[in-house]
Amino acid sequence: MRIDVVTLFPEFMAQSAALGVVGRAAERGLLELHGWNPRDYAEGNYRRVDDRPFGGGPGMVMLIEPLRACLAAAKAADPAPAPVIYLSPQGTPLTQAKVRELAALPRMILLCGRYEGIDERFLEAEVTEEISLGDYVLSGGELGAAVIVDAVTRLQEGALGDAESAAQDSFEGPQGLLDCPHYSHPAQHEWGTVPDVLRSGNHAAIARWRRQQSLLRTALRRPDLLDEGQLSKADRVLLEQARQAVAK
Ligand SMILES: NC(=O)c1ccc(NCc2ccccc2N2CCOCC2)nc1
Repeated sequence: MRIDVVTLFPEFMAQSAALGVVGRAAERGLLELHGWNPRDYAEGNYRRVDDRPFGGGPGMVMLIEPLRACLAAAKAADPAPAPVIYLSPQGTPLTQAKVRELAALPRMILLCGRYEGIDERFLEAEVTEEISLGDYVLSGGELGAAVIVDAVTRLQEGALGDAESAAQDSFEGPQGLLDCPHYSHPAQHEWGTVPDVLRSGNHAAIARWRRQQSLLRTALRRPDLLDEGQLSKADRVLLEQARQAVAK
């Protein structure tokens, strides 16, 4: 997958994509990441990329023309069509379902706003969709872009070894349940003992216990994610059993 990021801080994107799973995926050609800086496309000796807002008010607004030339260069760098995705507090909240949708694309262009945002006429002319990471304010869209790069890269075929399979992640299942608890050595510790079932070697019982923990954890922590009407009979039994055990 190719991702082009339009940002005043391309070095930030390079750094955040150089490590771990994303770094390895890039090395293995599963991800092609390019940064494009609007300042490189700004005219005049001050190379302005922002200016004061009409109507007054604090801060500055990113100008149309440098972004327009920068985006044109990014698009021209590869023949594959690409949606232009703007990270903004006014966007549609990012979900794993949206991540899966984006991960299936051959290419996308991420647009990072700074200052107070971007001239609305540029957004109307060039932006395919706006995505928000959540209801909070950041000083730029770059962290959002880095989140999307990471989340979609994990889903590229071959990006995760078997050991790190994305299938067990939270939100990954059909209903998008939270992940179960995880344990490793030592089995006995002053802070507690690893649940016996995980050391039983009974893989069916282990899978059932993990499913039950995911169901219970989702029901307790994020009931908004759990549509109990969509649960299978088996899942409903597991959840009921876990709730009774907790209620004791
Ligand atoms: N929730 C999110 O996904 C999110 C995304 C970006 C972002 N900031 C960049 C930005 C982008 C667009 C418009 C305004 C702004 N801001 C600039 C700085 O001032 C506040 C508004 N903040 C939060």
